Amino acid sequence: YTWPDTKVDHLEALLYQQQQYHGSLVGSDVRFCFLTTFDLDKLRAISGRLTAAEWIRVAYHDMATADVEAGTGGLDASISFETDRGENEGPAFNSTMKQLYLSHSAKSSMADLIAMSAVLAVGSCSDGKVWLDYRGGRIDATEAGPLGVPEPHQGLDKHTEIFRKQGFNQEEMIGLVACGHSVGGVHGSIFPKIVPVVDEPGNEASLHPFDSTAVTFDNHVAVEFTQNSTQNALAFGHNKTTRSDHRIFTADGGNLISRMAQDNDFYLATCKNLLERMIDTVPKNVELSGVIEPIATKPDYINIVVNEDGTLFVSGEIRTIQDKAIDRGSRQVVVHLKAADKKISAATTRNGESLPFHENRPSFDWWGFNATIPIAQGLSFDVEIIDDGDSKLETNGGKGFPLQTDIIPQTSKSCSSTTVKGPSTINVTAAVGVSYPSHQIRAVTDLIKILDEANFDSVILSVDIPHAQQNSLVPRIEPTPVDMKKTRVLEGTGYSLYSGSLDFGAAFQGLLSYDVIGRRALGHSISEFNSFDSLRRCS
Ligand code: HEM
Repeated sequence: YTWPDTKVDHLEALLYQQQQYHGSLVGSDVRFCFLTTFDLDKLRAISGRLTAAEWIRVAYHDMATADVEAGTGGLDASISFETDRGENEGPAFNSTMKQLYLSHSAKSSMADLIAMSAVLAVGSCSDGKVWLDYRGGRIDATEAGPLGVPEPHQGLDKHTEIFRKQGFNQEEMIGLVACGHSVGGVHGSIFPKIVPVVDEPGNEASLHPFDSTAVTFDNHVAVEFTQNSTQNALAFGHNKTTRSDHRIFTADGGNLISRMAQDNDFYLATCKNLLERMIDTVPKNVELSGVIEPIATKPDYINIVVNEDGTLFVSGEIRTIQDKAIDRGSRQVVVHLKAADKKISAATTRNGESLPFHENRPSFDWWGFNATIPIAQGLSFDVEIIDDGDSKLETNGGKGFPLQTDIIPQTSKSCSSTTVKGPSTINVTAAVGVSYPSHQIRAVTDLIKILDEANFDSVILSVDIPHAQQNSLVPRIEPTPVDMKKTRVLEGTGYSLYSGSLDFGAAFQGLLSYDVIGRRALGHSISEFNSFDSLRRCS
C-alpha cells in the first residue's frame, strides 16, 4: 500500500475508525449484538429485532440473485429496489438502507456498505472473533435485479439450483445457511404462518430464535439441530412445508452440520470463508480491491493555503496505529516536509484517539501539524515516530507522502449550503498551478515561469451529486462537471485562482464531495474526493 489510494483510503477509515475521534460510526447500530432495534420510521426502539442479524440477512438477499456464470447480480445494492417483494419480507431491508446511507458517498457505494455491514455484524456477534476480509470497489445497481431469493416453502432441488447459480455447491449451501442462521430467527410479525405472533412487551416483533444463543455468532444452531433439541422453526416448525433448514442440513446425510456441531472453531472458520465469498460475489464488471487492512501511518484532513507571499500553509493530521507494546504517553510524532532542497520539521500535538467497538481491532492516535513552506514542486513529507528514544521514519515506500500541489482547493475561499431535501449549492475556489519534475527547476524565477496554470486546457469542478431514484431509498451519485473560471492571478506564486459554483437539489444524508480537475493533452491533474464538511456555509 502507498498513500494516497482513493479506492481504499475512505473505506479503510469507515471500517477501522469505528468510534470516538474521527469515528465513522458505521457499526454503531451493531455495536452491541442485542435484541432491540431502533426503528427509524417509528423513531423508537422495537424489541425482538436484532440489527446485526438483519444486516447479515440483507447482505445475503442482495447477493442471492447472483448468476455467477453470466457474471450478473451479486452484491450490488439492487436490494434497495426490491424491498417490496414477497421474497424480501420484513422491515429489515429499508431499515438497513436507512442505517447505512449516512455513510454513503462517491467513495463508499451502498454495495460496499452492505458488504461492510456484514463484516461489522459478524464481528460484533462473535465479539471480534470472526472478522471477514473486506475488499472495496462494488458498484451500485441502478435498477432492480431478477427475482430468485430462496424462500422456505421451496424444495431442496430448487434451493440447490439457486445456490449453484450463486456459485455455491451443495456442501457450501449447507454451510452458508448454517452460518447465516446462527443469529436472529424467524419473526411472527413477518412470517405468522411459520411462527406464532406473540407481541409481548420484551418481544414486540415476535422473534422465534434459530437457537438458544440468538445474539452470539456460534455453532449452537448446528449443535441443537444434531441434538434434535432445536427451536429452529425452519428445521422443526409445525409447518412441514417451510422446514427448509431441515431439508438443507440433511441434504448430505447430515455430515457437514455434524462436523460444525462438533467443533466451534471449524464452524467459525467455515463461516469466515463462506461469508467472505458471499460478500465478494459481484457482477463481472466490478474489480474488487485487495483486502483492506488497517494502514499503520496515514495522513488525512490535509489542507493547503496558497499565501500571496509565495509560501504554502500546510495543515493536517497524521493517524498512527497503536501498539500495545508501546507506551502511548511518551510517543512523539514529527512531520518532516521536503520542499525542493529545503527541509522543514513540524512538531505535532495529539488531537484524539479512534477506538474500535470490539477487541482485536486497531486503535489509532491522531497528530495535528501545520507548517509554512516555500512553494516548490514535488512537495512531500516523511513522518518520524519516536518511542522511548527510538526513532522510526515512515517514508511511504521511500518517496515520502506526496502533497498534491497542482490543484489546491482553497477551502476558506469556498463555501457550501446543503439541505437534506431541497436546494443546495457549492462554490469552490481553487489555486491552480502545474507540475513539472523537480529536476527542471533551477531558480525561483524559473520556477514561477514553469508554474503557469495556462498549461491546463480547462479547469473543472466536478460535484458528486446524489439523485433520488424511484423505488429506492438510496440515491445514485453522479459526478456533475462545471467549468471553473480564472478569477485572479496570485502574482509571484505561480498560481491563479479559479472559481466555479453549482446549484443542485439533494435528497441525501451521506457525505457530499467534489473533485477539481485540470485537463490537458498530457494527462490530467486532480484533487479528488474533497468533503463538503470542510467548507464554511455560504451566507
Ligand atoms: C434456502 C435458503 C434460506 C432460506 C429459505 C432462508 C429463510 C429465512 C427466513 C424465512 C428467515 C426469517 C426472517 C424473519 O422473520 O425476520 C430468515 C432469517 C435469517 N436468515 Fe435466512 N434463509 C436462507 C438462507 C440464508 C443465508 C444463506 C443467510 C446468510 C448467510 C441467511 C441469513 C439469515 C439471518 C441472519 C436471519 C435472521 C434475521 C433476523 O433475525 O432479523 N439466510 N431466513
